[in-house]
Amino acid sequence: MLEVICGSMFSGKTEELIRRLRRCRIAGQSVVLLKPVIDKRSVCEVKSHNGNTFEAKEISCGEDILKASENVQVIGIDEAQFLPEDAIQAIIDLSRIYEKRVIVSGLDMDYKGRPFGIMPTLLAVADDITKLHAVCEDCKQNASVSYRVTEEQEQVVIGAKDKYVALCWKCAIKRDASKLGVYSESDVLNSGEKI
Ligand SMILES: Nc1ncnc2c1ncn2[C@@H]1O[C@H](COP(=O)(O)OP(=O)(O)O)[C@@H](O)[C@H]1O
Ligand SMILES: Cc1cn([C@H]2C[C@H](O)[C@@H](COP(=O)(O)O)O2)c(=O)[nH]c1=O
Ligand SMILES: [Zn+2]
Repeated sequence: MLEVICGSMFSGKTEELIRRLRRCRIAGQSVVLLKPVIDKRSVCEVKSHNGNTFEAKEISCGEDILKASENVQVIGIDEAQFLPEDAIQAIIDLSRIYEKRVIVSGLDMDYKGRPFGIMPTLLAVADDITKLHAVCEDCKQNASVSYRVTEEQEQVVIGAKDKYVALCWKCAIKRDASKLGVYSESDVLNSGEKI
């Protein structure tokens, strides 16, 4: 069984992942939580934005995932958008061949609103999908965008409130449509008329 939890930053993905893993523990199942080595914000644990923690092992490829999942019934994976392509097959094998429960959490979109890393593929092959929303910092409606407040252009920039705010599409476009990837260049140039 492959479950995917997706959404913007601050939407509660990590909290939801930890909640599901804790329930498994209560049910007496063996559990492991894995996270990509790229995210150095917390070592040997996953930490949600509201301070919830769960012990975790660091992984960097599909082989690491398979190794860390031996003799475990339930595998949680956080920040899956940072994993390499070979993680896809490992995750599919764990859920379909080894018949384990795999719960993956990650950003569906990057700061420009583009599908992020292996997440679109995992969403396509998942048995169950949960899409969560944060609260838009500007209008307080549901937020889908992890809007980057710095000028950095790389797709991967580790950070939290220092670099990102959760916004709905309308408020993100209002702040600066040129930061988003959903418009063609000419649309961006004329975005003042659109808003
Ligand atoms: N704009 C926001 N919308 C919702 N929750 C927020 C927001 N900003 C901060 N938070 C906090 O973030 C928590 C969710 O954190 P977390 O599970 O780590 O999210 P994610 O993994 O999706 O980034 C919320 O319970 C809340 O305390
Ligand atoms: C949008 C976006 C985010 N990131 C980074 C920023 C954080 O380190 C993680 C997301 O963590 P969360 O638990 O989902 O809050 O991803 C990035 O590198 N690039 C982006 O475009
Ligand atoms: Zn808004």
